[in-house]
Amino acid sequence: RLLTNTPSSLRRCMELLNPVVDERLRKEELMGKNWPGKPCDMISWLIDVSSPEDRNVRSIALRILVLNFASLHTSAQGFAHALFNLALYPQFQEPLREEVKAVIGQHGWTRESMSLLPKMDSFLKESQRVSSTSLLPVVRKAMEEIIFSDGTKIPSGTHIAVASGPMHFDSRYFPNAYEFDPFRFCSTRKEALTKYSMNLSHISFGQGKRKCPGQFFASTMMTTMMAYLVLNYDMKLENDGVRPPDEWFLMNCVPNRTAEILFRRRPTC
Ligand code: HEM
Repeated sequence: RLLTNTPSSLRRCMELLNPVVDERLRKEELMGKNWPGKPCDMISWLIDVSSPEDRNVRSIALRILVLNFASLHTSAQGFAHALFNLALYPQFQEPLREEVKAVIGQHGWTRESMSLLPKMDSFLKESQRVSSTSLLPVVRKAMEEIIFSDGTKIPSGTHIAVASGPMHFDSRYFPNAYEFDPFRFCSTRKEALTKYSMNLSHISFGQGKRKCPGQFFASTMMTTMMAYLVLNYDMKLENDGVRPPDEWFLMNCVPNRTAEILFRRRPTC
């Protein structure tokens, strides 16, 4: 089940996308590039940046599938890890709930609101730090010889990887690195943002030029789902205080797929 059949996935994706892409290309031909009512979404963006030979459903479908690959298991696994961590430390549910209640009460459920939750933001980052979905989030191949300032030589053609574990659990970068400190990234929103985006040692989304372009989408999505859950449920693990063991697939740390989390509906607030 882990290895899907690429050709049939592509065929299925093309079947689904064909009418949409066809219609958009037709409208563009009739009314020009910025036709009235043109949706502002990934499909339009991909069509816009395509060269003439790539303006077809196969090319668009291939790129949508690559994006699905980059975005789905990463977000799903990151969220499941966070949920296990929240159920493991139920004492942090109330402070998160208070924060969400205050912001939603004032601003409602908007995307803007989701960026006004420094505790939630910090909690999710801390969860990513201790439960990275990939041990080697940044992998590169040297296309030419590289010599670092200390003389370390990377021969052309060598594959190198940056390992998240040794950095995420190094107390020089994260004080008391082995402690789950959910609010370590959130003194103030501004400081939290700077600390996080400037902290080169937190590499769950990569770093530098190729850093994950979906990070803000992923963070907003995970924040929204977690905000909804803390507001509406109390959560705990099947066995109090025992985090279900992770499963490893190559360098990927997959949250346990059979463990259960107990949810108790909270009175409507
Ligand atoms: C929690 C969720 C996510 C995590 C942990 C994550 C992590 C990463 C990492 C580590 C990289 C490689 C960075 C590098 O090589 O330096 C990456 C690349 C990428 N991610 Fe994400 N990602 C997440 C969600 C998403 C989402 C939601 C999308 C799209 C909507 C996305 C799209 C991409 C793309 C297109 C790349 C390749 C960028 C490039 O090579 O220039 N990711 N991601």
